[in-house]
Amino acid sequence: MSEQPAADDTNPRENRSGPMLDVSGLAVSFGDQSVVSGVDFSVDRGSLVGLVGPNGAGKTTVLRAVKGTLDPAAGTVYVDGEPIRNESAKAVSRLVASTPQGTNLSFDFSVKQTVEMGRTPHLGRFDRMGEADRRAVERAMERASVARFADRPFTSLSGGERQRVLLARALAQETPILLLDEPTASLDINHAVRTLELVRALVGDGKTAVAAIHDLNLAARYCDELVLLAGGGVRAAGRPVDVLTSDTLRDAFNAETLVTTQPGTDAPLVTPLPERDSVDRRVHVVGTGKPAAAAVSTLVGAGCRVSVGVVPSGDTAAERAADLDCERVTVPAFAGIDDAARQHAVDLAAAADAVVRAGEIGDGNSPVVEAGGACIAVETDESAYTSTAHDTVPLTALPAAVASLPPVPEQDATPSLNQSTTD
Ligand SMILES: Nc1ncnc2c1ncn2[C@@H]1O[C@H](COP(=O)(O)OP(=O)(O)OP(=O)(O)O)[C@@H](O)[C@H]1O
Repeated sequence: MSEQPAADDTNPRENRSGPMLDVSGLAVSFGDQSVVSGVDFSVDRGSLVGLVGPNGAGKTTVLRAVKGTLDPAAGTVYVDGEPIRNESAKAVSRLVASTPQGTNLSFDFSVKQTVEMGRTPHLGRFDRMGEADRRAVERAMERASVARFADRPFTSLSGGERQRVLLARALAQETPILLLDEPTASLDINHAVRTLELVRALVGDGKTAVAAIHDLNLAARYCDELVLLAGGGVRAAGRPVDVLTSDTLRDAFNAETLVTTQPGTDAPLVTPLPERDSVDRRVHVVGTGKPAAAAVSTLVGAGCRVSVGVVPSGDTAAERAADLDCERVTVPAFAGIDDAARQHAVDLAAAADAVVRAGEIGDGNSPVVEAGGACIAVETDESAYTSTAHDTVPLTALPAAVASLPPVPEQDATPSLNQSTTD
C-alpha cells in the first residue's frame, strides 16, 4: 500500500501564486568546461515551456539540473518558491517526473512493470502497491496509449513505443511538474502530434511541463513559451512568435531560415533555407493571392529587400508581406486603388532593381508594373503570364532571374522600405 502522504505533503504548492518552476542564474560546468551560465527562466503552473537550441546547447543539462540530478556550479531551481536543493531526493521525485532522451534502456521488465516504477516515490521502503497505485498505473498507460503492450517486454518495443512507455512511467508518478527530454524524437508525425496533444491536455489539467524539443515547428505550435539556448546561455525567451525570428535563428543555429505562419494558427513556421549567396536586390512585387505570397517568401528567403502593392489588405500576399516585415502598400478590400496608394507603389517600383508580377493584377496596378525598369513575371499554376514584354520564369528560378539584373543605383529620394502601409 502507498504511504499516506503527510499532511503537509498533499501539495500545499498547488494553491500558491507565482511561477511553479523558477530557474535563476543557473550555471553548469563539467570539470572546467562551462556548458551553460546565467540561465534564467520561469514556468507558470499549467503551462508548457519548450527548450530549443542547437545540438550541445545544454538542453538536457538544464533539465538534469532542474530535477536535481546534477549539481549546478551556480544558481538555484525553485519549485513553487522553494529551492529544490533543500528537498530530499524522494520529495523531489514527488514533485518532478521526467522522461529521458534515449530509450535504449536495458530493462528486463514488462511494460507494466516499467510504468509501475513511476509509483516508487509514493511507496514506503517495504510497501507493496495498493489499489490507488494500480489505478494510477492503469490511467497512465491508457493516457499514453500503451495499455495494449502491458505484458510485452519493454525491450521488445520500437523506439517510439518505448518513448510512450517512459512517458506513462512519468505520468504514473503523478507529479505537478513534468520534464520531457525530446519526447517526440523517435515518433512518427502522428504519434508526435498525439504525444504533444497529450502533454497539452495534461497542462490543461494543471500540470507544469518543460520539454526539450528539436522540431521548432512542433515546439512553436504546442509550447506556451520557448527558451532558446545557444552559445552557453539563453539567447531568447518568450512567446514562440517572439523567439523564432530569422535573426535569432541565424544567431543561434548559424542557419538561414524563412519564418512565416503555420496555417490555421498564429504559430511561426520555420523553413530552413539552403545555403547560397544572398541576392542583394530591391524587388517590388505586384499581384495578389498565393502566387504573390509565394513570390514574396521566395524573394525574402533569397535575401532580397521586398515591397508589395498595391494589394487589398487581408489578401494572402499582404499578410505574408506583414509576416516577413516587408513594406506593403495596401488599400481596403473592394475599395479600389486611390491615387496616393498608387503613387506610393509607383515610387517603390521605380526605385526597385526589379518589379515582379505574380497572380492577379487589376488595371489600377498597371502604372506600378510599368514604373519599374525591369519586370519579371512568375508562372502561376493556372496559366503562365504570357505578355511578351516580360520575362516569365517559374518560381524556383525567380531569385536567379532577379540576381541577373544589374542593381539600380540608390537615389537620395528612394522611398524607405521600412515605412508602413498606406491604408
Ligand atoms: N557528463 C558530461 N561530461 C562532460 N560533458 C558533458 C556531460 N554531459 C553533457 N556534456 C556536454 O555538455 C554540452 C551540453 O550537452 P547537452 O546534452 O545538455 O546538450 P543538448 O542541448 O541537450 O544537446 P542535443 O540537442 O544534442 O541533445 C555538450 O557539449 C556535451 O558534450
